[in-house]
Amino acid sequence: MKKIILLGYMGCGKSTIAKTLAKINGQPFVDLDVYIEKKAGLSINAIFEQYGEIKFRKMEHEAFVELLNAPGQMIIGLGGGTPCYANNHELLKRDDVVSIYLKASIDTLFNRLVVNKSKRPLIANKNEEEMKEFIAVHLFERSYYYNQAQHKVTVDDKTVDQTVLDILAILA
Ligand SMILES: Nc1ncnc2c1ncn2[C@@H]1O[C@H](COP(=O)(O)OP(=O)(O)O)[C@@H](O)[C@H]1O
Ligand SMILES: O=C(O)C1=C[C@@H](OP(=O)(O)O)[C@@H](O)[C@H](O)C1
Ligand SMILES: [Mg+2]
Repeated sequence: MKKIILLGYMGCGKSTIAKTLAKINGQPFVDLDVYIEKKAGLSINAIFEQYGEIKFRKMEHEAFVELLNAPGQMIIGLGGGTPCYANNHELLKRDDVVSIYLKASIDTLFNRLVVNKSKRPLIANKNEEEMKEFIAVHLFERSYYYNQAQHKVTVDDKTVDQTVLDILAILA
């Protein structure tokens, strides 16, 4: 069985959807950020603060490769930036994975992130106006990498269960 990889911008629902999908299809689920935090013994915020983003991206790449090379089936929820560094986007095309881009509009992302930014160092210190502008530009810059996924599911105006059903249809 192929490993299932969920990707997309911060707030698109990777962690939430991966957890629910794992409950339904009974497969183990790993959130890449949580895996990195456990390995480092530090929160994502602390890693950014103490080591900086470049070091985080190296740790993220190593962790992603480790999980891909681990035996067995699993659902992996990536971090929002994972496909955009260290040629990680190439790994999304491997034959032994199914990669799915959870595509959300700027409005959806903004509405979810505005109440949920403290654990996300890239946006934690931005006010609402700055955040909207940042998401718009950043999503545009990152879209090239997200579009390397094998599949795409639009998540706007869908419940968690609806998105999970869309993913199950892809996997069927
Ligand atoms: N329909 C939905 N699907 C997924 N997440 C949703 C939905 N509606 C609200 N959310 C919320 O959006 C937030 C961001 O989700 P999260 O899974 O952390 O995203 P990511 O891991 O992609 O950054 C969470 O607080 C989640 O509860
Ligand atoms: O988009 C990014 O560069 C990041 C997204 C975060 O994950 P989520 O997308 O799960 O918030 C986390 O990996 C880190 O804060 C950097
Ligand atoms: Mg997440």
